[in-house]
Amino acid sequence: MYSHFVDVGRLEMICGPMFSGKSEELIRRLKRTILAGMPTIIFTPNIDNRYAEDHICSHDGKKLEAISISHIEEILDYVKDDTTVIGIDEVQFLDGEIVSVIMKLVNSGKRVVCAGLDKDFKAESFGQMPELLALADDVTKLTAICMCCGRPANFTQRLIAGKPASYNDPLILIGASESYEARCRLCYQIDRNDI
Ligand SMILES: Nc1ncnc2c1ncn2[C@@H]1O[C@H](COP(=O)(O)OP(=O)(O)O)[C@@H](O)[C@H]1O
Ligand SMILES: Cc1cn([C@H]2C[C@H](O)[C@@H](COP(=O)(O)O)O2)c(=O)[nH]c1=O
Ligand SMILES: [Zn+2]
Repeated sequence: MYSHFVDVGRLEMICGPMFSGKSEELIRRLKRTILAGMPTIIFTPNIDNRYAEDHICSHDGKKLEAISISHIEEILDYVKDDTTVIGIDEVQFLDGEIVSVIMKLVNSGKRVVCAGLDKDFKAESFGQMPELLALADDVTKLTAICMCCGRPANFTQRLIAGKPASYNDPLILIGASESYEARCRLCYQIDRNDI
């Protein structure tokens, strides 16, 4: 007989550029687990405090209560034996033991749902996202709409005073439409003059 009813852990990754609907999709999945009465706990790195520290928020205002954390290990203090679903937004910002902490939760039977940027403004992979994407049971890769031509957008364009950011700019710059646009491969630009 198959053991279908044993709790098997699972890692779901939601990735894509800025404005592609990662937070909306994370909020949609977690609202459903909450409605189903599954003990659900949601985290957000406290580096991204654009909107509210105690919520995850989408660009068009959808939000859900969350715990703001500085280090990935803090998650283990909050997750209890009866917690079944763990959501993490902006997972690209968490470093250190992120992969081992997430896999520890998954291997103990939890459903972990993470949303994060797969690429940074330089169009390079972001933090430990490649490893999380490789280990995931399910990956949803979303596109936004290119703000220049309307094609599906896979890239995040950083704009400084309206001009493409330089390759040597710092990796982290918290912001939204004042500093970033979704762009397609054709319209994405990076200033490589000072490499
Ligand atoms: N270029 C764009 N393409 C698609 N949606 C956009 C764009 N710019 C703004 N939006 C808005 O952003 C919302 C998605 O926001 P959000 O879930 O926070 O995305 P992400 O977490 O991927 O940055 C969309 O529903 C739409 O209202
Ligand atoms: C591409 C890129 C983005 N960021 C920052 C900008 C925002 O604060 C977040 C992404 O938020 P979203 O929910 O995906 O819209 O990350 C950054 O610091 N560095 C980058 O290269
Ligand atoms: Zn384009």
